[in-house]
Amino acid sequence: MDASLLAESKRTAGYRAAEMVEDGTVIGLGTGSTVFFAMERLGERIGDGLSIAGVPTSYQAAQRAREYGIPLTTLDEHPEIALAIDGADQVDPGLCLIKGRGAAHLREKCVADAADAVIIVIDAAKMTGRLDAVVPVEVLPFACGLVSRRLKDLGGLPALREGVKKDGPIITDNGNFVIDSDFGEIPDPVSLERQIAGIPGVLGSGLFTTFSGKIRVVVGEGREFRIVSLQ
Ligand SMILES: O=C(CO)[C@H](O)[C@H](O)COP(=O)(O)O
Repeated sequence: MDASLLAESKRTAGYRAAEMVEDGTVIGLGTGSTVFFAMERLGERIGDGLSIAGVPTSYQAAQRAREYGIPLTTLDEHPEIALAIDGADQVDPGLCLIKGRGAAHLREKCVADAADAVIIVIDAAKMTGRLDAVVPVEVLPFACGLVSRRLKDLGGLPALREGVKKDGPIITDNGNFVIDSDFGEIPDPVSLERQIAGIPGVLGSGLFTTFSGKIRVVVGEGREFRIVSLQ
């Protein structure tokens, strides 16, 4: 997909998701370029009188939300929220996801759990028959070596994510490291998510397999979109 078609596809998905937000609700605000299009449209709708508050999943999401005039709140204030809008890196036919290229997946998983419904916004290239992207794993820095060894035991090829704008490992908004672990094709994402979660020092992986029943995926392709859900 060329860059302008990709951007248009992301905008289509993001804008469509923003239209699905109801007045008077608290929503989760995911992180990533596709969700930021949803925020852009939400900002316009707020200008037209929509009243919402957003729980941001990262400093970057909070920053964007402020730029678009979206009032912010916290998960502590709203441990139950109506809807979360988020992006993903890959989506399989059972609506299991790999997330976390933006290293925000730990907070994103908390917000998805708190939400009654989750809208995932992606471009069409992210739909896949089987998940095979690297799995980001947020880890306690103290346990980085241990977690890497355990990920290898599970068949992964772990690599500490290094900073693009800084030397050394990237530090998440929570003060932790991220290990990207390549498992190739993942035959059983549900089991792999559970096994990774069981490693001491792991705070959260980018595998999202428990939310399928409440997920709707808005898939943008140019100016067209389709909505995929299990119902
Ligand atoms: O999981 C994420 C951040 O942790 C993002 O939602 C995911 O990486 C997709 O980002 P983009 O919409 O920019 O492709």
